[in-house]
Amino acid sequence: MNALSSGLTVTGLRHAFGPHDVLADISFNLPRGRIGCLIGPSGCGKSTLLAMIGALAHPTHGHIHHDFRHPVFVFQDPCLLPWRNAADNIAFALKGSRIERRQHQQRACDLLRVVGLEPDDAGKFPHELSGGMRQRVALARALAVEPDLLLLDEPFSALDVGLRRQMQALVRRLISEHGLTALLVTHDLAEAVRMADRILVLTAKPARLAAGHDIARPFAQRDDGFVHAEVGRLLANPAIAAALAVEDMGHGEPT
Ligand SMILES: Nc1ncnc2c1ncn2[C@@H]1O[C@H](COP(=O)(O)OP(=O)(O)OP(=O)(O)O)[C@@H](O)[C@H]1O
Repeated sequence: MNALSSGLTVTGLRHAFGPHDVLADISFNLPRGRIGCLIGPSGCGKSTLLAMIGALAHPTHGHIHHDFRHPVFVFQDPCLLPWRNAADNIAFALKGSRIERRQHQQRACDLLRVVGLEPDDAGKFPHELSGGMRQRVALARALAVEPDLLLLDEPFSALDVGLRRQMQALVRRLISEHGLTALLVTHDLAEAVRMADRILVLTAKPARLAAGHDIARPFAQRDDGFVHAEVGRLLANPAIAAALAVEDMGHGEPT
């Protein structure tokens, strides 16, 4: 196995939409089994970069190398089919999988339990579920395809602080239990500190990597005090403060 085959490596990535440069020169790596967080100002190109890593779009220049077989996206909008109940939304994702058709409902119900939903929720339609429950169904649907790379584009940003904390803990647990690698886009430095092994801070468009920062502390030990202190330490770095325009970030309730 060579050095490039043990996770995700992005090298010299540049991209322009027509005459508009979006990504200037992005290089980083994320080892297998780790959680990376991409953070940067609105419109700097985070979603574009994530789409390229998931092969939904192709860069103008540079390379993306990884050895993941099943990347899967989870977006801020859970994108559930409104005419299918929760279990059927997941069963739909199982079509074409190695799981036999007659086992799809059972597998869907198992996955709903994995993400913390009750057996009764399986028959509910998206409009009968709360925002947090819909996002849990979207996560269960993502797990249905047995991914090895989770590409998470602000999946918690529409949720209130309490729900967001629950979902962060759930996603971290799933990543650990299923041996996944994840790249999470967020606007929230506290969320990045809570979730990431490696934080990648992007500048405003055209985005460059302003800083990369590894957090070694185990997730279970990242309490509010640690998160506050680590956010403060990061913002004391002028390159990070400038990239994130700190006057908008605040030091409020960590999420
Ligand atoms: N398909 C496209 N065609 C043209 N321009 C695009 C396209 N997709 C994105 N852009 C532009 O590229 C830039 C980066 O967009 P992108 O959505 O990647 O940013 P972002 O950092 O994820 O933003 P946000 O944090 O607000 O979600 C923006 O100026 C956007 O308007």
